[in-house]
Amino acid sequence: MGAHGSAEHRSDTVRDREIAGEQCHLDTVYRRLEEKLAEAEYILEDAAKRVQVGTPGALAERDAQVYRAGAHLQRLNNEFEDFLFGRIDLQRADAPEEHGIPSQTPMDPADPVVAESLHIGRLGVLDAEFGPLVIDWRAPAAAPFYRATPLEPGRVLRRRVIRSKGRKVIGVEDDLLRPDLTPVLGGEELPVVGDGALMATLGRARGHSMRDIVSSIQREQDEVIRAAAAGATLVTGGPGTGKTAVALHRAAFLLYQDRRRYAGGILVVSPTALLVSYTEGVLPALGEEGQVAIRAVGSLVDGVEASRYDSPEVSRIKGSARMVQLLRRAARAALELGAPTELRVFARGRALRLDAGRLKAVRGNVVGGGGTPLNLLRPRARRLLLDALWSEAVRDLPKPGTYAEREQRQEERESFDEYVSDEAPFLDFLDAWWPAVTPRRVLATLRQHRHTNRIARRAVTPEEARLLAASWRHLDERGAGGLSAHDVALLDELQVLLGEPARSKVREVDAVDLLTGLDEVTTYGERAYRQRERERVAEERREYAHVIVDEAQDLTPMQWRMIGRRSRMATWTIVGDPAQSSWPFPAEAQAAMDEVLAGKPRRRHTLTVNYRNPAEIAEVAAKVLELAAPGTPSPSAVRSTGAHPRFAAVREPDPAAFAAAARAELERLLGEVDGTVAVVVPMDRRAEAAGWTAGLGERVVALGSLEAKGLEYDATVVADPTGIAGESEAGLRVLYVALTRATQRLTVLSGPDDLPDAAGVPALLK
Ligand SMILES: Nc1ncnc2c1ncn2[C@@H]1O[C@H](COP(=O)(O)OP(=O)(O)OP(=O)(O)O)[C@@H](O)[C@H]1O
Repeated sequence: MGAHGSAEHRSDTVRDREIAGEQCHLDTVYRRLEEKLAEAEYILEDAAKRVQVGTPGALAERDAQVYRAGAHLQRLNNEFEDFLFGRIDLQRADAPEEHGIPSQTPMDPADPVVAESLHIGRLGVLDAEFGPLVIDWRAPAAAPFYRATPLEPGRVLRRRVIRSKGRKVIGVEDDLLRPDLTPVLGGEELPVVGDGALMATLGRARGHSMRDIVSSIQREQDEVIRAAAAGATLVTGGPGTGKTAVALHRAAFLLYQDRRRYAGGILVVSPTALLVSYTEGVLPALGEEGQVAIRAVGSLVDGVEASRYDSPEVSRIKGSARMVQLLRRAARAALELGAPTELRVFARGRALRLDAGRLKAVRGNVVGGGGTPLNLLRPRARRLLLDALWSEAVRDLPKPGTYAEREQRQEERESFDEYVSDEAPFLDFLDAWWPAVTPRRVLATLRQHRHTNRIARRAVTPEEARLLAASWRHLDERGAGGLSAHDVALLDELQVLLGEPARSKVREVDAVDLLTGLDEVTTYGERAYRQRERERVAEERREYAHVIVDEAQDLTPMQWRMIGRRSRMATWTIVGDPAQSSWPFPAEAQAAMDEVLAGKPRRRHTLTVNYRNPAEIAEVAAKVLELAAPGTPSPSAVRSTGAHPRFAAVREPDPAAFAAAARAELERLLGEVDGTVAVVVPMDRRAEAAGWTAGLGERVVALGSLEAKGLEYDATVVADPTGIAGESEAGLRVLYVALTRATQRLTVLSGPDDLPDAAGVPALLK
């Protein structure tokens, strides 16, 4: 034991010495941070004391300084976990930097001396002489920390991950990137401590919120994070390859690179509100509080929050681009619903009347070739009604012959318009005949199956019309009531078709009339007015500079259209995995995406390593992948735990027995892992599953299959796999999602429909 013991002892002292060295550096960093904090506070106070005098230029300068100091203070005050997390020891450079990134050119093996050591952290910190104490992880100089591999080490001799708690360094983990050399630092051999930081991170218990991965971003991920912003960056990769993590780190990177452009201008679209709350903490941990809008696809329309799920049959109709046609007709029909069929006014000493046929013709003229939002056509409706009434009024009169007669007729016309358009019968008629229509009101009209079927024509089949109507039956006549994420995209589409309703019913002269007079059919003024109106509506709907789509494989054509409307000027990062798609028509979604990206240059990346699931779980998932998306390669699992998934079964069709089995599994798993446990069930068994978890505490959640998207847990029970696979056309892909949520343990619990064979494996998973 002697020799072994002393070797261990020696390595312990080396470790302690290395930790002490890093502690010393961290202390210096914190001292410097405190100085900077004091400085920022001083600048703020000083600025506040100074009176508002000085040249505009000096004031602007001061304001800018105050702003920077304030922002800086806020970031410094953020108590970061692992503020300083990395270090690279580099060989002397013999080649100039490439695009601002230190050269990756291999070095001269004859010169294994560490020429410089760089510390990497969440923010950059300079010492009093402007020397770098810590380099921001997003800076080009930090790239080799993530890019260097033993095959392509570049200048990196050693990479070190530093773990700390508060202000105390508790560990270091090194990778020697040039085992072929004996690198030297300060005249001594470069010590190498620990056995890899990545594995330690991956094995940690999960909580209910996602952690950042700054200290262990891998090379293929780093390439995505730092990819140029222009055009569209498309990233695919299997479950657990870090797509979500990478997408969020990319947002932080873009902010670092061009804050002026991206602050407040990045939108991250997530499939569910659950995934939004799971990922919300990552950007603040990276020092980017409140700079990025992370929204669920069901919350993209202001003031609306999706709270319902549609059945798969209904989802596939609502998500389809066929809905555009249906909604166009629905909007038009909503306008006409209950419209009066006769207009009577008294003017020029007699009753004037427009009958149903006449009104129909006028309506057709108002809409013209279509295209203009219906609510914006109201001024035109008013004008064309007056035209029609006027021709009634002068029907029996001879046409004016002379110039003077024409002048006279024109004057009469003007006073006719003025008089009629102030009369209550006319105003009441206009309100009823061309009412302001809201998107929700239109949806509400589609509750009536007969109505929906009537306007559907070839857009949807009668059966589809029935399903749609049934899905909206709970709405009231104004459209109030819970909506699904699919409905939200429909509301957004309707908003475009309808335009903003006129603000109020104030009965004054229309802006259009002021601009144009009443005599031309369509005037420049009117077009300009409509144009401004359209721009106003568009402005109210935010435009983003960069849009990041997570789980892009699930977006329906209608959702792509909705996101596209917010991103006309944007550059894109789109991450997804077709094999996990719950949308049944990938080609249609692809076409919708192509339309949104409209010729933007695309750069493609593939992530290949599964950091979430141990090999034992990945292996089971791969079998379902082969059924769900034959030929799709499985990402390779980066670690294994030795714990194989368990297959349990309930043989009787007895809900109570199934519940007892599920609960027993959950309790067992709670004992086996330190973190979170989830049970995933078919969507229509969610209420049942909620009962199984009652009283088991906060570590346990019950999820419907579609709710599990993007989330992860230490252990999962996938209950009723056959039920999940049979839920929809995309069921097998949804099951693949469910099977890939666990970081440690998986139990598959099947019912009598899918009993396991002698080896305990249900047929579906063989
Ligand atoms: N380089 C890394 N270092 C440490 N952990 C990582 C790394 N990359 C990914 N992970 C971890 O792996 C897990 C999976 O990552 P993430 O959720 O981003 O994957 P995903 O590709 O979005 O998965 P899915 O397609 O299933 O939604 C997370 O816990 C993440 O923190």
